[in-house]
Amino acid sequence: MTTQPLLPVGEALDRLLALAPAIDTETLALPEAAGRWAAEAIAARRTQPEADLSAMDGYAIRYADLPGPWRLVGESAAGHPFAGRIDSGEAVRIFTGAALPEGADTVMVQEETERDGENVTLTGEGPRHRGRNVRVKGLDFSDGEILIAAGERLTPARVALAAVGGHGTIMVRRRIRVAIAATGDELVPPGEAAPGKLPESNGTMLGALIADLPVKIVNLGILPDSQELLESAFRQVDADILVTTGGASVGDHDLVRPALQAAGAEIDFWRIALRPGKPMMAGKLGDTAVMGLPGNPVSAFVTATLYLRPLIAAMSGASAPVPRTYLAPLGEDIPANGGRKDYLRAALIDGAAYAASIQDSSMLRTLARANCLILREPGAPAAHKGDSVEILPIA
Ligand SMILES: Nc1nc2c(c(=O)[nH]1)N[C@H]1C(S)=C(S)[C@@H](COP(=O)(O)OP(=O)(O)OC[C@H]3O[C@@H](n4cnc5c(N)ncnc54)[C@H](O)[C@@H]3O)O[C@H]1N2
Ligand code: MOO
Repeated sequence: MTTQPLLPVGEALDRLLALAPAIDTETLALPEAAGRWAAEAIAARRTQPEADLSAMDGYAIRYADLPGPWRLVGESAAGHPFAGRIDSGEAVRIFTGAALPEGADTVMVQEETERDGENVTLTGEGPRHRGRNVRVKGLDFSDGEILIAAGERLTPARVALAAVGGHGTIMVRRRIRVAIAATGDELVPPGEAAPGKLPESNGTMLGALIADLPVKIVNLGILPDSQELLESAFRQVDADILVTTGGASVGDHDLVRPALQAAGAEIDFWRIALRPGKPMMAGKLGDTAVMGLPGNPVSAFVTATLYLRPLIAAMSGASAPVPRTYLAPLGEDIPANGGRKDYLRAALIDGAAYAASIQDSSMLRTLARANCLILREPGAPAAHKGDSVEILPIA
């Protein structure tokens, strides 16, 4: 039928990312910004800690005064510093996070001391060096330093870092509106099985697969195998990304591509040297990036993992939108690969990767049992137990 060569997997990703529409920014309070990507570099607006602080509950002293004894002259608690300075032979009761009084340079932990009224004596080993149990000013960062680069994901640790760096809001890209449509006359909604009909599962799977990304999902439900009805549904789409599944191949009822074209879409590529996922297509419908994923559930999962998630991340401002892979030893032999890049459903068990024995792209139970994909380059020779292979963890 078609003699067009299949597009290499990496080239397809580059071309897809080039189809991404520009996404506006918004400024959000930190809890709402979590999970987004920083749209600009975030610099510290303060120094942390802002002064030398105690790391322990105990007594602030001068190291040179060891082994004591000391006379207690006051207290320094977090948020309530000691106002004066200490002289030789003097100690200040101090708590974790409290400012070290002027004149002090070391903190003795209270477990190694005894106190009788104003007298403090050392009972244990005592601090082993000057500065012991003190967090010096600027230990974590100084005012003006870049804490988070543009394009870094706002993980829980990074939103906390932004907060302690003096920020209450962060500029991020707005949520990506993703429309998801299943296609196929055989499909019925989950839970509504009927003879000769197949429960629709791709829409549910894709929604779950991108739920951790900053998206607004518009579920277009099940569209029929009718070019006119598909076309009119596509014309009405109001989203940043339109994702379809099914009808992507070469059969008489594979109408997604002609319907997209009839709706005014430009198809940038169709068919990738990928298994599973060969018939994937991508293009542009007005400003909307369009991805036509194959209907086979595992093919839809793999293409969404390799292409849809990175596209959403890139549109959200990620500087590293592509998931990273790892090396693992094979748990058993695998055969030579064919002409497409293969992503084998596999289980990583005790550090070794085991490919499932049947790799049919319809098999959801096999996919559900897998926790990684083994990547195989086109034409890769047979590989043996213990050989190092590239793997991509999957949820
Ligand atoms: N002559 C050829 N036939 C096929 C080729 C080819 O190159 N030449 N490619 C095969 C490959 S590879 C794939 S992948 C499939 C993909 O085809 P489509 O994208 O057109 O998918 P459908 O035919 O619509 O469906 C395939 C399969 O998946 C089931 N399906 C579809 N949608 C859903 C859904 N939302 N939830 C659950 N299951 C779904 C559908 O019932 C079919 O069983 O084409 C090969 N054929
Ligand atoms: O590419 Mo299909 O996705 O092999 O089953």
